[in-house]
Amino acid sequence: MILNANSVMKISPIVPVVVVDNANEALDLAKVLYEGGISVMEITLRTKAGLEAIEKIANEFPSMIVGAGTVCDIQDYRNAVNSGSKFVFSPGITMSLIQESKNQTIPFIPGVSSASEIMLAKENDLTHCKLFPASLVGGVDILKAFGGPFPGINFCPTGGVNLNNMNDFLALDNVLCVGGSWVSSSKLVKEKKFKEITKIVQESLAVVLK
Ligand SMILES: O=C(O)C(=O)C[C@H](O)[C@H](O)COP(=O)(O)O
Repeated sequence: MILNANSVMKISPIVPVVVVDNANEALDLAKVLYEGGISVMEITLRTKAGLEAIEKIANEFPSMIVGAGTVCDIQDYRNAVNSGSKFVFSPGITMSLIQESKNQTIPFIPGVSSASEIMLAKENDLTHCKLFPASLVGGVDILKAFGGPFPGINFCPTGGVNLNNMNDFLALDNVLCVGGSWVSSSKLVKEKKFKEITKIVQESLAVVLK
């Protein structure tokens, strides 16, 4: 099944952003997140294990909708597709990524942090964006301001989002979900503290808006 950006961003109000060093650990984490109630995850391509982790989860645990993050160029995009990613998140937006997304079937969710970048996304029919790095570029206030000129644009704020501020973002009409590493920190994954991760997931889902 091919999802569009809107359906990806509506799977869960919280999209865990995961940096992994080991594909098997990533598979274990996918199961823990899923059992805790989150069935979407973004695995960043910042580490060598990222693509292998995506492939493993896509093949061995397809209930988890897994996508790639830190997709910065066309090669990353193609590698993500070939590994079985169901979506692509980028910290930014470039013409070459936009062009590539037109040749690919999985949705591209670009990162934006300014009005001009949103306008570039809009010109190319991209109505779903990551706001990155959300807390540094203006957080809730900038999203409220973007709501005026860009009522049709939906955001996934990421970068500096955590349990304490996620609902400030999720309360906004133009926010469908938030992304963040707080639910699955690489430290906890590396130490295999999966019970602790389950606890954080459950605590977060218990209070989350949306
Ligand atoms: O690599 C990407 O594609 C990114 O967009 C960056 C990550 O989403 C943020 O680094 C997560 O931010 P924290 O939750 O503050 O750790």
